[in-house]
Parts: sequence; structure tokens; C-alpha cells
Amino acid sequence: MASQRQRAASGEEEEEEEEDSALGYYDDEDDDDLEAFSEAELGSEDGVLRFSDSLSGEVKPRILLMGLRRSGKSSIQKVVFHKMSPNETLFLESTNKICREDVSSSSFVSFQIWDFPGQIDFFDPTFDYEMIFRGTGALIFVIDSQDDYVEALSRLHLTVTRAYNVNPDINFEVFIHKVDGLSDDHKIEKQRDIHKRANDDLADASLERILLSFYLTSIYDHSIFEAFSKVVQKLIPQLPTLENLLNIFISNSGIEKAFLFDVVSKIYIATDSSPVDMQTYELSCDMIDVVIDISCIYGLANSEAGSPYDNESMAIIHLNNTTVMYLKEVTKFLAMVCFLRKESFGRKGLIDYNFHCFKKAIQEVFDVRLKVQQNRKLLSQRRWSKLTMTNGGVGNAH
Ligand SMILES: Nc1nc2c(ncn2[C@@H]2O[C@H](COP(=O)(O)OP(=O)(O)OP(=O)(O)O)[C@@H](O)[C@H]2O)c(=O)[nH]1
Repeated sequence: MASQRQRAASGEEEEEEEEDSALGYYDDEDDDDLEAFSEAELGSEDGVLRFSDSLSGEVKPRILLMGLRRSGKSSIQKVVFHKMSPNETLFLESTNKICREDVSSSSFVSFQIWDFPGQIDFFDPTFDYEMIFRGTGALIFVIDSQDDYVEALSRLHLTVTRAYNVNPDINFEVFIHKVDGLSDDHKIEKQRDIHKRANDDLADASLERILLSFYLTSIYDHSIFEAFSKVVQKLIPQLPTLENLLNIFISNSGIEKAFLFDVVSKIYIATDSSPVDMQTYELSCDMIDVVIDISCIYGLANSEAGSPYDNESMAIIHLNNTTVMYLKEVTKFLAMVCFLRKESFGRKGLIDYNFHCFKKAIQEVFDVRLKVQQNRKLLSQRRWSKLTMTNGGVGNAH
């Protein structure tokens, strides 16, 4: 019953299911989708924006994780979205099916991650790669920097050119991964070499218009979260508005830097336009961890199951260099982390007032988004029922 309602609600979901069976991938998130649907439909919590409404009619951007075997694709997914500790990834088994994961049930960022097995020949004629690339927002190609990368580069070239022919709007992101084993000089040298070779290959094929972005990553530090943040940010249509709001907020509050974080994944979905330095980012991640850990241990009454993060969540940390870190809840999934001087923190009342205005503005941005999503949902519902009528499958749509 629920699944019939779900299907009727969105033609796109139906399309996805068709894709699922065509590709034979593993998806352990179906039940979560149903839960998310009933929650969204019933409007479970007043005043909480349903950013994670998985059946909103919006086509969720797809992020593909590709690369050679053992390059680290599954580890990246597990560490960023499942809080797996990096050491545990040593025991991960090789992926032998495409694994799809919906990153929308527990966090703000709403997309699907498809983890491809390294050995798969997705250019096999029986494999419908066009269908895969058509709905893709970003393609992350993982290259193991500790290994010989000649084969990886030719695979990257093949993948990118095929994908570009199907969908020129895909963002191509190259993770030069496992850089934890390399010295700083070596890292830069590898990046330069990979960058040059990959772009030369494209130039030789007269495909200079394909833009590749490169990131040095490792699951053993924050670089993987930072890189993923940038990949995800490119898929958020409201990003310029969010950045603008943050700029206005910090300039009126005497704040030096502000990040808007997705609490669950620790991906920052926006920051003001001043440059990001890795240390501030790492400190912000640590602060979120501290808040969640302390809340889990001491904040939940009678160790009941509940959310360690709610609208009361906030934290202030004074660093020994006269900097203050200030964390405040923005929505159920988002937190703002600010860096400011001790003197500026004296005007906390003003900061809190500005924050209140910022929060309201964010709410408005997402109200608009919600409306757009609802309209799309209606449209796709109509399209879907028309389609089922013409195919004589009216029964399925009800
Ligand atoms: N040193 C280091 N090792 C890593 C890093 N990321 C992953 N690994 C290791 O690389 C090995 C392979 O990782 P997987 O995530 O299974 O690789 P995969 O690309 O998913 O492999 P397939 O499923 O076979 O395609 C594991 O032993 C990980 O612990 C990293 O950033 N640094």
C-alpha cells in the first residue's frame, strides 16, 4: 500500500526503480525511503523544514564514485557518510555490485551516491551507461596516489569522455587519494603531474572544454570531508544566496569566518566569501564532534533514544589565541560555526539578533525551494498518470 502510494507520488521514482532493475545494483535504503515518505506526507514536526523529503518531486542529484579497484571508493563513502573509522576500512571487502545510497534521510544534503565496483566494465554494450550518466550531477574519479596511476589516467579519460557525450553538465571531480603516505612536496608534484597528463589527454582528443577539478584527499584527515563539501556545494542551486546571506551576517556582526555545516556528514554546504583555511575547517569539525558527543553522553535524559542535536544546541569555545568559536543550531540538520575575536564576542546580543535574522532568511530560501519542489512533484504526478493512462496501466497509478 505504502509502496503503491510512493509510486503514484512520483513518476521519477518509478523511473529510478526501472533503472535499478536494469542495472542490478544493491540498494538497502528502500525502507528508509518509505519512512521518509510517510514522515514527509504526514508533516511530522511543525516548524521543521523537510529538507530531506525524498519524494519531493525533485530529481536528486546523483554522485558517482568511480575509479580502479582498491582505489578507496567504498572507504570514502563509509568514512564520510557512515562515520566509519579510517582504520576499519582496511577490512572492507571489494565491492562487486553497484551500491546506491540515498544521502537524504538523515541530513540536509540530498543526493544519491553510487559506488561502482572497480572491476566493472560499464562500457559493456549490455550495460546502460547512458541511463547512469543522464541523471548524474557529479562524477568523482578516485585515483590511488600511492599506486602507479597510468592505468587510472586512461580509465579516467575513457570515463570522462563517455560521460561528457551523454551529459555535458556533469561536474568532473578527480580525487587524488591516499595522499597521507606522501610528503607535502610529493603531494604537489603528483597533483601537478596528474593534472597535466589528464588535461593533455583531453587536449589530444580536442576536448579541452571538459573541465576537471582536482583534490588531494585522504580518509585519515579532514581533506576528504573538505573535498566532498566542495563537490556537494556545486550541486546546491541556492549556494550563491547562502553565501550572500553569510557575507551579510558576518560583516554586520564582527565575525571573521562562518560555516554552514550539515551536522551529520560534517560537509559544509556554504561559507562566506573569505578564503577557507584547513585549520578553521578542522576545528569546526572537531567542535561539532564535541557538541554531539557531549550531548549524547550527558544531554539525553535517561539515555532515551533522541536526537543529540536540537534547537537548544549551541556551544562557545574560547581558544588560547583570543579567538572565540561559536556554534548555533540553524535547522534540524544545519549548524552555523563562527570564528570571531574575543572583543567582538562582547557584542553577543547583536550577534544573536543578526543570527535570528539570518535564520529567518534561510527559512525563506528553503520555503521557496519547498514550493518549487511541490510544483515539480505535482507536475511529475500528472505526467506519470498521463503516461499510465496511455499505457492502459491506470490501476498502477491509484
Ligand atoms: N593510506 C590510505 N589508505 C586508504 C585510504 N582510503 C582507502 N584506503 C585503503 O584502500 C583499500 C581499498 O579501499 P576500498 O574502499 O575497499 O577500495 P574500493 O575502491 O572501494 O575497491 P573496490 O571495491 O575493489 O572497487 C582499503 O584497505 C582502505 O583501507 C586513504 O585515504 N589512505
